[in-house]
Order: sequence, then structure tokens, then C-alpha cells
Amino acid sequence: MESITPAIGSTLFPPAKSHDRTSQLFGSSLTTSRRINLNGICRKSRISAEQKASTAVAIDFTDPDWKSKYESDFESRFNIPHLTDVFEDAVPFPSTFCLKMRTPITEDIADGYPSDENWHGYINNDDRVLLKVIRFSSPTSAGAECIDSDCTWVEQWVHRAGPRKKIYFKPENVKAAIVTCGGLCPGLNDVIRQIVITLEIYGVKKIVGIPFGYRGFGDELAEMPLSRKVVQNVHLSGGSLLGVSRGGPTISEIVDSMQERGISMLFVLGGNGTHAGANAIHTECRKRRLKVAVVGVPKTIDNDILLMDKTFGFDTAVEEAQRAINSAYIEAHSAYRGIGIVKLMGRSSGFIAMQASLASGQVDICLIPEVAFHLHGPHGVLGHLKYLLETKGSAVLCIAEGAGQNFLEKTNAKDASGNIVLGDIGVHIQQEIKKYFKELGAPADVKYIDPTYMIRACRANASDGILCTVLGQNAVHGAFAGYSGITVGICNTHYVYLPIPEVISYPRAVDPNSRMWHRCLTSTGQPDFI
Ligand SMILES: Nc1ncnc2c1ncn2[C@@H]1O[C@H](COP(=O)(O)OP(=O)(O)O)[C@@H](O)[C@H]1O
Ligand SMILES: O=P(O)(O)OC[C@H]1O[C@](O)(COP(=O)(O)O)[C@@H](O)[C@@H]1O
Ligand SMILES: [Mg+2]
Repeated sequence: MESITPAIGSTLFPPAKSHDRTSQLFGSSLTTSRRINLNGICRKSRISAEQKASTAVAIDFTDPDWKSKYESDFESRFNIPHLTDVFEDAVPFPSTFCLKMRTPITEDIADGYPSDENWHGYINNDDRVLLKVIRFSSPTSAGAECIDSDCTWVEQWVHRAGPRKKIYFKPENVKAAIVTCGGLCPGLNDVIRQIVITLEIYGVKKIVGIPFGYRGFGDELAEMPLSRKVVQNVHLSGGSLLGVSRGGPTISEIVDSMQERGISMLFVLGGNGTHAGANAIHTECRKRRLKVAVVGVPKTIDNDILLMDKTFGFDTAVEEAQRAINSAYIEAHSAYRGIGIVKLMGRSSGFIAMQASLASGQVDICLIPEVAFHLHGPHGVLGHLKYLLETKGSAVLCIAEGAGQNFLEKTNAKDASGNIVLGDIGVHIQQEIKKYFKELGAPADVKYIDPTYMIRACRANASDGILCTVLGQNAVHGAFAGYSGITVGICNTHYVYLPIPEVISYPRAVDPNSRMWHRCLTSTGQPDFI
């Protein structure tokens, strides 16, 4: 079995990934994912060699200053781009978002905006949030994220989100646009609503929605005028008021269209792909010296964005998923030798399947893309199902859509955004289970539930509603503060701004050595299927 041993005195440190334990060469998770790959039955490792190589820089641990160098390198990596990087003499002025005075400003604002000097409810630009709060004593501690072999405590700070005292855009000159891209996710309407409401409180009058994702720029579809009145009740239903899509025009065409439309703030709601696009739009705007703020709000039901406690819509998805699991359980439990199967979304990350299995307490087998498994053989899933039917009388299996892709024929088909189109593992596993028991000559009543699109179309639950509210507001505060090429998130329960490249360098995945995955295994009671 291959092991990964860093050279004595130095190791590779990938700047864009040091925050995730998969990237650390100390600790066991990378070894585990490598081991899984070597067995040839895992679809992909959580961090590819190319990804590591492209960003890796050496840390010389014999250098007594390595820790302070690491910390200052981290500070510069997490620096958030600002308009003054390009427009050096841009002059800020007092914010129109007054935390104390709630009355809209109607008088002439030429002499400055009202502000209360005695009460500072604003966020200082130098405020920081500590990204990592656990001090691991050993690289073998569960979930350890160690930089050196001694697990030295190294501070990693990121920028605090929220309204600033000084802003860089005159609200009366702003034209703000909102676009929602990729697949649906509960909470999109909540975020749209908060962005509009907050923009209006700053004093922005021109707010539009771009229809159907980035495509709306290319096809020159009519903008949708937005106001508090328009968005007042949109959060009461799922989906996106603006529509979503995959694929679309080139970055250059998008920025051409933004110029034609006179857009000075762009709020982009989407996942990894959308954020890659948002960052490219930001870069292109800078190249053209456009005074534009591009701010992302991470949207992914799969919860696969790095660094964040969670992304909006995920809690709702888990809640809905456990309803499907409960139905599968009731079906299975009420049948003679019943087996219930539930397939949940999760292209490359099994967070929904893991959390829904944990939440329901009714799952016997949870299968996710990050953990390899055999179907057949002495340690296979099918043998365990047989054991469950013999001992419990019924069984429930929950599988993430990206799991077990190695069992399916590859088509190499891609969607309009370039995402690989996955085979249907739910249907496959259902057929394999039926075949297995038929060949055994033992009865099994198999029921398969695929609730994926039902889950995605739900409206946000209360906790997601709050998350969307804060993220939407912070996106607007970030844009007015002059930041661009950033995204908003929640880290250790605090709200932060992050540079886009740091959160999309690869999809976040369930760590098979994490406490949470072990808790899931404890709860299901499933063995290793290897
Ligand atoms: N690397 C990229 N650069 C620029 N745009 C991208 C990139 N990847 C995807 N996009 C665009 O972002 C949008 C959403 O991407 P997609 O992968 O479908 O969803 P998500 O943002 O949820 O990951 C699509 O319009 C797609 O064309
Ligand atoms: O049918 P669609 O629109 O391609 O969506 C399916 C995909 O949506 C997701 O739930 C989320 O994907 P995005 O984050 O790219 O929107 C994936 O897990 C799943 O593969
Ligand atoms: Mg994507």
C-alpha cells in the first residue's frame, strides 16, 4: 500500500487548500483517499495530483520563521480584492446605510450622508474572523488539519463581512443586477429578496434581474426590474424568480453586455461553476478598467464549497431528504423482507446523504462518492442487505448520486456547463439488489424513491431563510464597500468575505476520517464494504 511521506524538514504546502485536511500531507486522510484510488473503485480522489502540483509551494520547516511566513502568506491569499487596487484615487464617502436612522434619505445628499459619529455599528475593514478554531495535538486526531508534524498552532484569519462606514458607490449612480445560475436550490428567492431590499435601503433605484443565468446576458433577454414590491413574497416559494440555466455566453460577451446595460454591481448566485464565471467577469472588468463590483453568494444544495460551515439550501435539502427516507423506511418496514432505497443529490460530495441518514436515524446503509464500496463479495453491500433482512426483517439504503459510478458505464456526456452527466446509480443498485435476491431464491420487496428534484424545488426552511437573509445583505454591503471578486459565507458561525478562487479550487467533500462520517457509521451500524 502506498504511503505518502514528506521529505524530512520540508513538505508541500498547497496554498489554495491548506484549510482542508485533505490537502495536508500529515494526517491520514490523504493517505486514505489515495488508498481508495489504488483499489480502483473510487470515482475520483478528493484532490487530484494536478491540483496539488499547480498550487503547491514548499514550506521549509527548518526555517525558524516558517510559521510567521505561513501566516503572512495566508493573509495575502485571503486578501479581498478592492476597487482601489485598480482605481487608486477612488474617494470613499460616508455610508448611506445608516444603522441607527431607518428613515430613507430624501434630502439633497451633496453635502454628505447623515451618520451618527457616536455609535459605530459598522464593521472595520481590519476586523478578522478566525478560520480554524481547534488546536489539534496530533495529526492522528480525528479531523486533524496540521501544517507541520507537531501540529503547531497557526492562526488563519479571514475578513469579516458586514456594512462599512465608508462606501465607494453613489447609490443614485448604481445599476445593480442579480443573476442565478446552475441548478435550483432552496433559498434562491430569499437571497434575491434580501439583495433587493438592502440595495433599496442604501438608496439604489435601478435594480434588475438577469433572466435564466448567464444565458440572459448572451441572448439579450429582457431584464426584470426589481423592487421591494416585486420581491416582497418571493421567498414563500421555491425555485428562482429569475430562472436558472447551465452554459451560456463567453466571459467577454457577458462583460460586453454588462457594459451596454451599464451594470455597476453584479450579484451572482451559484455554485463552483458560477463562481469561476464570476471571478472571470471580475478579472475582465478590471482589465477593461470598469468600476464594477462582482459579488458571489454560494448556492449549492450539495454543500460542496470549501471553508464554509454550510451553504444555503443544504439544511432544507436534508430536512426534505429525511422525509423521503422515512417513506422508504415505512415501505420497507411494512413489507415482507422489504428494502427501501433512496437516492439523493450529491455529484461529488455526499453531504446530503450523510446528514439525512444521520437526521433520520432510519438508514442502515449510507453510500457516498467519497467512500468506496463493493456490491458483491463477502464484504459487499448485497451480502449485508441479506444479513439485515435475516436479522431485522427490513433495510433502508441511502445513496448519493455520485456514489458507485465505477459500476456504471461511462458515457463521457457533459451538460451545457461542462459537468459530467452521471449514470443513475439508484436504478442500478435497485436492479442489482433484485437480481441478487432472485438468484439466491430469497424474497425481497424492493422500493426505490428518487426525490431529488422534489427536494431541490422546496422553499427554504427557517434556518436557511435566516442564512439567506444574512448572506444577501452582506453581499450588498461588500459591493458598496468596494470589494469585487469576493463571495460571502459563514465560517465558525461568523459571516465573512472570501476571495473567490480560495473557495472553488476544488469541490468540498465529506472526509471519510471525519467525526461526522464516523458518527454516521455509528448510527447506521454499517460495516466497511471493502
Ligand atoms: N470555469 C468556468 N468559467 C466560467 N463560467 C463557468 C465555468 N464553469 C461553469 N461556468 C458557468 O457557470 C454557470 C453555472 O455552472 P454549473 O456548473 O452548471 O453550476 P454551479 O455554479 O452550480 O456549479 C453556467 O452558466 C456555466 O456556463
Ligand atoms: O439536473 P441538473 O440540473 O443537471 O442538476 C443535477 C445536479 O444538481 C446538483 O444537485 C447541484 O448541482 P449545481 O450545484 O451545479 O447546481 C447536483 O448534485 C446534481 O448532479
Ligand atoms: Mg457545479
